[in-house]
Amino acid sequence: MNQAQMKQAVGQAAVELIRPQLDSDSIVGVGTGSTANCFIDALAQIKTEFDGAVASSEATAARLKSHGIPVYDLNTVSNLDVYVDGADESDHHLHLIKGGGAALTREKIVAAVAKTFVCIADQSKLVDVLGAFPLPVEVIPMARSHVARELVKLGGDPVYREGCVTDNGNIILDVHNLSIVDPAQLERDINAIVGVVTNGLFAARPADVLLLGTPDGVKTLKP
Ligand SMILES: O=C[C@H](O)[C@H](O)[C@H](O)COP(=O)(O)O
Repeated sequence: MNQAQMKQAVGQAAVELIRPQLDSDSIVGVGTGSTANCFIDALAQIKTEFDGAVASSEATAARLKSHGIPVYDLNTVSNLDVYVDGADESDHHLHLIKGGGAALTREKIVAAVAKTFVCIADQSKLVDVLGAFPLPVEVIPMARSHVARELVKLGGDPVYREGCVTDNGNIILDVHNLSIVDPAQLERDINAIVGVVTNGLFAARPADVLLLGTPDGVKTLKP
């Protein structure tokens, strides 16, 4: 099984996992990225079994709508049972790095609202210590240099992601060379820098379950 097939397998597995709890009133939280796209395509096959979705990005909203799945504003939704999304890295506690596709802030908001967060990823994303993948930080544009200097003080090497504007109109700094031994503390420290919208660490709200694609099939990991 190659990487693309593993992504399809975890997308399908996520649909099978959540399907028993769906009914005609259910709204599904949907993430962003190539793995989340596999989930969307699988979810479309059962679109008559739930009401609609909340999207974590404009790209995801467009893909959901292209399948005929209604997309709701999060502010109109009082109850979100499940959120399904990919990740750039996961450790064995299901602390994540996300934001490789610049969707981290809306992803973190939808994840915060959902009762259950199902992460889907191929096995290349599972690591012992987070940080080999540069940590994305969404920043208000005028604060870019200030935030970069503060990130250096925290031990990282921030790099401006050229040409990237988030769905919220902000920029991304990718922080290299971090060895993240305390993800929850670093998530708090970076979010405390004035000008930071949020960072791509999901430690305060980790995933509840990780469906990991491997050549031997999909494995289920829990913290
Ligand atoms: O901003 C993007 C998201 O956090 C994605 O979930 C993450 O980058 C993983 O994307 P992919 O499934 O394409 O590797």
